[in-house]
Amino acid sequence: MSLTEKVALVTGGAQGIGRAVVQSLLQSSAKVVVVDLNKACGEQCKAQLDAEFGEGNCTFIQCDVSDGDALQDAFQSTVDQFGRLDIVINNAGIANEKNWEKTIQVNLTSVIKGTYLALEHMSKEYGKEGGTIINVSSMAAFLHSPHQPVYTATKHGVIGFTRAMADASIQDDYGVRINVLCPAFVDTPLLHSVEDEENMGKFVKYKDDFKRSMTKFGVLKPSLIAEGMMRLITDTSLNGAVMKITCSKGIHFHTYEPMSA
Ligand SMILES: NC(=O)C1=CN([C@@H]2O[C@H](COP(=O)(O)OP(=O)(O)OC[C@H]3O[C@@H](n4cnc5c(N)ncnc54)[C@H](O)[C@@H]3O)[C@@H](O)[C@H]2O)C=CC1
Ligand SMILES: CC/C=C\C[C@H](O)[C@H](O)/C=C/C=C/C=C\C=C\C(=O)C/C=C\CCC(=O)O
Repeated sequence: MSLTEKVALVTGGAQGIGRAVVQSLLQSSAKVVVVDLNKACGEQCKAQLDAEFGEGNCTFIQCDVSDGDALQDAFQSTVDQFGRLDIVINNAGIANEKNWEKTIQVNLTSVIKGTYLALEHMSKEYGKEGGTIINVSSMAAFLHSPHQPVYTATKHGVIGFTRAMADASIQDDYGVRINVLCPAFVDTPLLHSVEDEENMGKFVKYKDDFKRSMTKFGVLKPSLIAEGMMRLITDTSLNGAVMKITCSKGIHFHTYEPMSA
């Protein structure tokens, strides 16, 4: 499906899952803004994507998503440069149990802020044309591990926030679909930080159990996560959906009991 004329903003897009998603969006002819903290990685990513897709299709903005004003500026620069915004992927995430406050800021607070900024630029409430938001959670929200308690809490939070906002979008006719993606283990630099005491603090002692889970469940390639992401972006029937991606079941959806008193 062509996304010609569509403009996407991807946080944490310079490497790992975000980078694979940026690649897929460019392959579908979207314009893409990569928002990432890592300047060197972001500049290298942009240079490689310019070489592959031609200049003018991809921009890199260095930004710490946990700095609310900087994130606001990144959204505004996107609209100033490309004239519109249609797709927002709140993907940037860290796994730091030692500096757990930072983990909450990046993984949860910034996803909430990124969702509100996306709505300001896309929602019919603000006179805009609509769009789609995907917030990245994790299978850790369903199968927790003592190795990463605060990370797990943030990923639960992303699901709850996203589903509630998706309901608000329907009820108040924002014209914006809001969905959540929960990958299992994916082969990215983040996953390799599992053994790092600097990140995991005292919970590093559970690393062998965590690695056994990786062996048991398998490790996915970022390209499969990008495939799931493209489905969430293009399937206009989806709102409030919780997509899971695992080695055993591939791309599938979590189902919830209907709410009852
Ligand atoms: N790799 C895995 O096994 C899984 C990852 N996830 C989630 O997927 C998302 C992406 O993770 P990966 O690609 O694996 O990680 P990664 O570490 O490979 O890439 C994350 C990117 O986010 C950027 N970033 C980090 N903090 C930032 C900040 N404050 N502001 C702006 N950019 C920042 C990094 O510079 C990096 O480019 C995260 O939300 C993660 O929690 C979910 C399930 C599994
Ligand atoms: C230091 C580690 C850093 C962070 C990244 C995290 O590891 C990542 O976000 C965590 C992933 C956790 C995955 C946990 C479980 C995976 C389960 C499966 O793959 C399959 C199990 C059941 C499938 C059931 C279903 O799909 O409904």
